[in-house]
Amino acid sequence: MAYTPMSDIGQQGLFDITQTLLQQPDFSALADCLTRLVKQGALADRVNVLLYHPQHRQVSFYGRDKTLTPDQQSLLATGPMQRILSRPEALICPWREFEAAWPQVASLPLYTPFGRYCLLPLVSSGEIYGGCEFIRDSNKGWSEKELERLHTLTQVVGLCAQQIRSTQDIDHHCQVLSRERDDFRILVAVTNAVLSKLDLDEVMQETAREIHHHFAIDSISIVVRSSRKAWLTIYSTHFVDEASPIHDLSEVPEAGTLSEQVFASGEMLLLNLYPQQQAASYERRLLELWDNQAQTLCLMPLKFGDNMLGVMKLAQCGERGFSAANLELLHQIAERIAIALDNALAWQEINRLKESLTDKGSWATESINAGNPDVGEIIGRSEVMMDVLKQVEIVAASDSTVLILGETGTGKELIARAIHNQSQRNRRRMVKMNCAAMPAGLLESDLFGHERGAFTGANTQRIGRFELADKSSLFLDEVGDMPLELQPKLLRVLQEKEFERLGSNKLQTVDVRLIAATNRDLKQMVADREFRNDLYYRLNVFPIRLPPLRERPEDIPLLVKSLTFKIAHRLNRNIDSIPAETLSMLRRMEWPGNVRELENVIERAVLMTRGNVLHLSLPEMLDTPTAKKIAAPVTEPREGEDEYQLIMRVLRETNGVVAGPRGAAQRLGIKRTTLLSRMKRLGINKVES
Ligand SMILES: Nc1ncnc2c1ncn2[C@@H]1O[C@H](COP(=O)(O)OP(=O)(O)OP(=O)(O)O)[C@@H](O)[C@H]1O
Repeated sequence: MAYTPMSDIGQQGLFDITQTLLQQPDFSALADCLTRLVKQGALADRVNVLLYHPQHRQVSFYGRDKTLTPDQQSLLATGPMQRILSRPEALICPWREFEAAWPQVASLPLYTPFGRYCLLPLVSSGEIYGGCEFIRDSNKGWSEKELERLHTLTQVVGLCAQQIRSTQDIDHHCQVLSRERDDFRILVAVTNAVLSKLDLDEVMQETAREIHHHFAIDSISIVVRSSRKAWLTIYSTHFVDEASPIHDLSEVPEAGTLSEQVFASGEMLLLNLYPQQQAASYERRLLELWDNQAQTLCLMPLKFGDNMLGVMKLAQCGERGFSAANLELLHQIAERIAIALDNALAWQEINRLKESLTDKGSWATESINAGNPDVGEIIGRSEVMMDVLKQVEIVAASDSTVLILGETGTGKELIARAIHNQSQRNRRRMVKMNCAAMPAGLLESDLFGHERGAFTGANTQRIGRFELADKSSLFLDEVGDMPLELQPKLLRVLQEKEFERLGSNKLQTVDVRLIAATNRDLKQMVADREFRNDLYYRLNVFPIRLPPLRERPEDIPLLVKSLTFKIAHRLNRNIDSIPAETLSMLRRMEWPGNVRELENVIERAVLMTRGNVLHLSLPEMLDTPTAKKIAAPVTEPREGEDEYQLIMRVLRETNGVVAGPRGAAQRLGIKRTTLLSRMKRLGINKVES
């Protein structure tokens, strides 16, 4: 563009110059343009624009050397600028005077020796905010007219500077606002992810997506302590390919990792990772993923209250994501993730407690044994029972798998509980599972858990009983009813202590002590290929056989007394004595349903009793369902009759009735649920009478 020479400046010329200067987008461009104008008009050889910042007492310099260090900017504020601030008149001097007055300023590389110097103030609303330096290489001074033009030019520059400053202010505010809006957006997105999900894996994937989107960080991981001691679980998302990020779930030993340092210090860690550096396995993976490019890593503690719950690990090639402003925002994100983590962990714990409460409910019985509190309500002083209790004591101290064998109602569950209570694991609740009470299809997910979407209807993730029983004991009742196809998985968890949830290929490691029980002849089942022989041997490490009541009649009076007391108390009755002949009558009976059956008879008697003495008359009892059982003992298989034929015969005899006092389950001496599951297994669903 052709400028009007400054020497012939008239009204039109001033208008053109003003318009040209006003078009300059920033101070550097303004200084360049001004330099060209004054050079053309031979008014000066160099021009600098100075802007004063009172809050920092610094001067920004726009001229030949555009970048100054903060120290140089402060120094510049002590030079001619200071003088003009106190006395807003033109400052004109030769180099000699300039150097003598401000030797340090004169030594700045901006000021090579010159002939003449003129500084004019930039004023707005009566306030000086900078100045224009005009420098002549020659010693020639400025005429009156020339000085007038320099003043006019400085006023125009003042206008332009105002305009640039307000545009820059607006830009700056817009930037601040749009950054605040973006920051707010990501905080809302992360908060939403955190609030809407309880599953840790899902929370992590969603937050990783938001963090990557906002900060362009390449790898985002959350590290938490694993249930395995001294191991870490890492949920990672690597955005190597934008369209399909890699989600990793890994377990690594904690020792020697960077996360270990953050767990210990609770402080953020920011560092560079180079390919030649010795790195822990997670960091090695990062280097591999990005072709051995150096990485910047940022590890932030995830704290909730005083609890260190985990570490957020961010990695990227280069340092662009980790500016001070970004770190501040990432810190706020970490706080939200810590809440999610706390929620997810609490949710897992609640689930565990809920399950164990269910178990507790079914265990709630009155302890009436004044003896060993660990054997609780187990009554029996017969030699055979004392022998059983001795075995319980021996095996409880170990972690061995125990197999409790015995007819229905002999107290297998009580023995299992006594083993658990006397073991090192008794600080946690024993978890219970009846293999016969659950359809085969659901048994697997109940035992091993499942992921969301593992099968139709699996709307949420579920933790299985093996996980719930971690560091505790799992009581598997009716283990003989475990479907053959599930037996290898049970065997594996017993041997390797690991399994996968349904729908997941992530290995779960558990420390569970198994106590199994059955009233079936497992050995025979192995021979009949109904039970895997490897599983049988694995379960049969320490078998305990519970004798039926008919083999220990001496326990009956004690049991009758205790049960009467317990039941009377529960039913709010006051019974304080039992006739001797009642005790001896009960002692003489067979009790095919064992203690459970005796318990039922006593309950009936307590209900019939009016007064303080237990009233139990045989004729009345014979009218009761229990008496029917006594009268008609458990149906035994006929010679050559297999299980299928036996159940079919009994079902026919009971006209297809399964439950209740006249039902087939009662006749067979097994629980209704057990019979139903056996019928299902054998394909019996309809019986013609
Ligand atoms: N020795 C005992 N002392 C006191 N109560 C007992 C004893 N043995 C069993 N019982 C009671 O008898 C009932 C049945 O016991 P339990 O459920 O433990 O038997 P089980 O052998 O596991 O039966 P099933 O094989 O049918 O599951 C329970 O109410 C239990 O409290």
